[in-house]
Amino acid sequence: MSKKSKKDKDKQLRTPIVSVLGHVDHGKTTLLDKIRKGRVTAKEAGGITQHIGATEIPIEMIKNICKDIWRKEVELPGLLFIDTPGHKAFTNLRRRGGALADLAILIVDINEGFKPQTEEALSILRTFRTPFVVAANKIDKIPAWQSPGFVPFLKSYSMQEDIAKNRLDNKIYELIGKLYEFGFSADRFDRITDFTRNVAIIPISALTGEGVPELLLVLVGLAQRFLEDSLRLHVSGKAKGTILEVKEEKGMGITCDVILYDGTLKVGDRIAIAMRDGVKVTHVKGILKPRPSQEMRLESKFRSVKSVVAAAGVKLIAADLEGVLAGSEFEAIESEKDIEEFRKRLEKEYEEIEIRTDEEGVVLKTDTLGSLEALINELKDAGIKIKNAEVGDVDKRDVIEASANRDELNRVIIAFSVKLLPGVEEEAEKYGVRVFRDEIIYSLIDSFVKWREEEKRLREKQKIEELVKPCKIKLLKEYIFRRSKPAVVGIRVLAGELKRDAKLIKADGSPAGSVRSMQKEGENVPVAKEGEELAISIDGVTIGRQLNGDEVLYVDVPERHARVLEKDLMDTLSEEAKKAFQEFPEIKRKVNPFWGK
Ligand SMILES: Nc1nc2c(ncn2[C@@H]2O[C@H](COP(=O)(O)OP(=O)(O)OP(=O)(O)O)[C@@H](O)[C@H]2O)c(=O)[nH]1
Repeated sequence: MSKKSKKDKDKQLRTPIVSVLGHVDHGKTTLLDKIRKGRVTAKEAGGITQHIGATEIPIEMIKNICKDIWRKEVELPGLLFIDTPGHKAFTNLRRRGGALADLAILIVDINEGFKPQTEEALSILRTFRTPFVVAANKIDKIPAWQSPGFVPFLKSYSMQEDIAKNRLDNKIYELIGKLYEFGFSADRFDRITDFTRNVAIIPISALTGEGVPELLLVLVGLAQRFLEDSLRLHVSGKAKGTILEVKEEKGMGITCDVILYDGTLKVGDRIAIAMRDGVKVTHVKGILKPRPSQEMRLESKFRSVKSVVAAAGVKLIAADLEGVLAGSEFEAIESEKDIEEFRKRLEKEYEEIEIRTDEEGVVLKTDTLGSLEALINELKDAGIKIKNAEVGDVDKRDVIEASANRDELNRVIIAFSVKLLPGVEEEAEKYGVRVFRDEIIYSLIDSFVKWREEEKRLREKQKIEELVKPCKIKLLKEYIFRRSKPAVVGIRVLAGELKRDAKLIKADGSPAGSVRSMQKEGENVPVAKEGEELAISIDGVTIGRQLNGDEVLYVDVPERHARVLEKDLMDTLSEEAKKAFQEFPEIKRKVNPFWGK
């Protein structure tokens, strides 16, 4: 054993931070409640510790929940569950190089399977490289399943009829398949030997508690075995944390709810907080913890402490907290050099994220660095180019930036959990910039992608409509109503469609005027279809001079249009129109030998 790791071994392990992700209604809150309540009363098991924004389940309580299956001792003090479930919390709670959470539970309703937010959660977990387990929830709802109560999954499983077992197995296979599509190799937890290579799926019921013992046991095992080194280093030393929320508290002014993930923080410490445009330095005037619930009758909800050790959720009182954003990082500092290092590190991190942008693309604004990184990843995955990506509310500069795109489909601002500053809407309207705003990543991207597809479709349609397409007509000499100014004559459309204003040419390539109007049965019509007979008026010709009474004429298709037609749109033409189109170059070349070459 090396010297360093021997020294590390003597240090205490800090509490791992666990976050719960999953689709709406798949059971995140119910699971957290179930874990909090435990299997027996809190008193017996040595109760849970309430933190600000988090709940600590001590190892004794976990052992108690897992007592039927607990095998060996662990050093962990417990698990700290982030109380705010969901992606927003996860992406906001971020620290250098990844997510704040050391571990995550991805909860999936086993009966419903993967949903959009499940997929989104998976991409986020992949972005932040967070080890996770899958809790396949609501097994009690599987038809024919008999719930024996708060027991280990394997015990409950062994008591089931074959039909219920088979149903569960099939559902698990479906999950394994889905996870595989996302690049994860997964299996039911009891069939896994190498937890570093395989994602464990633990069937549970957050309602009855079945499987919750194994879920906790696998989490504890993962933390102890695979995170040990990183957890060991963080109990003592420089305090580092993430701001959960900035809140006005009665009698205290502006305070910050924070999660301390590293080191020890003391009252009187100087701290540097990351701001959008630099670093703010202040000092800690007070550290508050919530009072245990039985003490709620006391005047204050909080109790003041002198210091706190990671990992923990606390409320900080400090001077000058205006402008501090949720999701920002902070760090205890001792010297000017520390401040400089903190600043440099933030700048570098920001640059690393921003640098991957394109010359032409949408403008992205988000509320935190974490959500910025997650959205950049999601947009890139969806093949959407990004011109500029920043943390902060949408301002007029963003509108100008978006409007400078050459492609209208990129004149777009994608705004995640941020405000539009005054005047932005008017400015966007003026410059033809669209703003997409949402609080859920997948629906934000979805609405943009749908809009873009629809716009593309409309443009394509318009482009096709604007093209001059091949058409061949024959004058009917028995229906010459007028010889000139304009000539009015009956025709038959031999191929394609004739439109008003179409320029005509003769079979020798010479010009034959243009269609001024078309009439059928006394009514003006804009289009005449193949096979139809009708009367048209033609400007610029005299029948009997430039035109014979039974002449065949073609619509003059411009060279550029002919190219587009030939390349992309031949399948939209009728057989007759195709034939007419094939005759056309020969006719044009009688006048211009290089036509279409
Ligand atoms: N039968 C059964 N119902 C469950 C289970 N877990 C959750 N539910 C129910 O599913 C519904 C949604 O559960 P929640 O815990 O609120 O889900 P959530 O994921 O926190 O939902 P959001 O907070 O809205 O994202 C509630 O009615 C729960 O009672 C379970 O294991 N079995």
